[in-house]
Amino acid sequence: MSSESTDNLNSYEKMQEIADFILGQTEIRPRIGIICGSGLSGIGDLLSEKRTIPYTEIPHFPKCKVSGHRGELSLGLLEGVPVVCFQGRCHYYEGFGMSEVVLATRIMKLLGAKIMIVTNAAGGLNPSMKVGDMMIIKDHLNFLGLSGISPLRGSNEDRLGPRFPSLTDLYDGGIRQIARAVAVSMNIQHEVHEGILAALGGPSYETVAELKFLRLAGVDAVGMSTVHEAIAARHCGMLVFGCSLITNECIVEYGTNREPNHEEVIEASKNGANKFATFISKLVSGLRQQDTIA
Ligand SMILES: O=P(O)(O)O[C@@H]1C[C@H](O)[C@@H](CO)O1
Ligand code: HPA
Repeated sequence: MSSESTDNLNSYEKMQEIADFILGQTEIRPRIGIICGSGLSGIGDLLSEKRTIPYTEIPHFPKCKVSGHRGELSLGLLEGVPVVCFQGRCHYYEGFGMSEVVLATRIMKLLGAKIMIVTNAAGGLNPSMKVGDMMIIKDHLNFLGLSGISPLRGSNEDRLGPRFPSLTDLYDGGIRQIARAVAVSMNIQHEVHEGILAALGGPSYETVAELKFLRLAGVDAVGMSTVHEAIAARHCGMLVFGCSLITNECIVEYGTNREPNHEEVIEASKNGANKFATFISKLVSGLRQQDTIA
């Protein structure tokens, strides 16, 4: 299996080689890095002065294969701000090692990004959330991390960040405030929630008992990605904004004859993609106006 983990991308020199290759393809010097979740690659279509590079052309870059992920990155201007947009991510459940899962995050740092915007498709567990709503991530519960599966496991690369980083206020409060204001300006504040994302290993969806447990623990939405990238971004000193598109309602009762599936996730993200992309681009505009990316 070509996507099987080699987990050998912890080498700073290899990451620098990748970053140098990308910088050699464009004049754009990104201040913000964006990771697009399932079905959300359309954010990259909003870029002007765009240069797109398929992951297959980038040395050492892992090739993700999940449907809904394009497998390319685009550099360009979003609302006049230089950004790099990763249209496709590698998931741990695909067999990638953590150094591959967070490679895009570390590369955006080496490209010069100060802020990471990380997005995903997620199941809505809080009953107030409907399919098509968004959730600004306030904090996370990382079930892999709690058991020691971390992108920071292994010898620490001091050129990236410290051995023992704090994750307090991981999802930047100032950026969340700007995002809430954007929701009001778009008159979608009733569809934009703020809450706790639980990260599970996947690729199976959750059992009813697991979901009941997670709800008792204060979880609002569930996903299979994002938190590892957020940890790696904090480790290397970037500010983090996370946002989920709610693509399915979690099934919390037995015998309903309903069950989650990836086709439903992709369909819902297709339907919500335009609004989601507009929300993210207005957020980038807000960050520029507040000089957060200076
Ligand atoms: O890449 P994300 O986290 O958006 O993708 C979600 C999680 C699984 O890959 C898939 C489940 O339907 O969508
Ligand atoms: N559970 C976990 N991950 C997901 C879901 C879900 O219901 N929907 C999209 N990603």
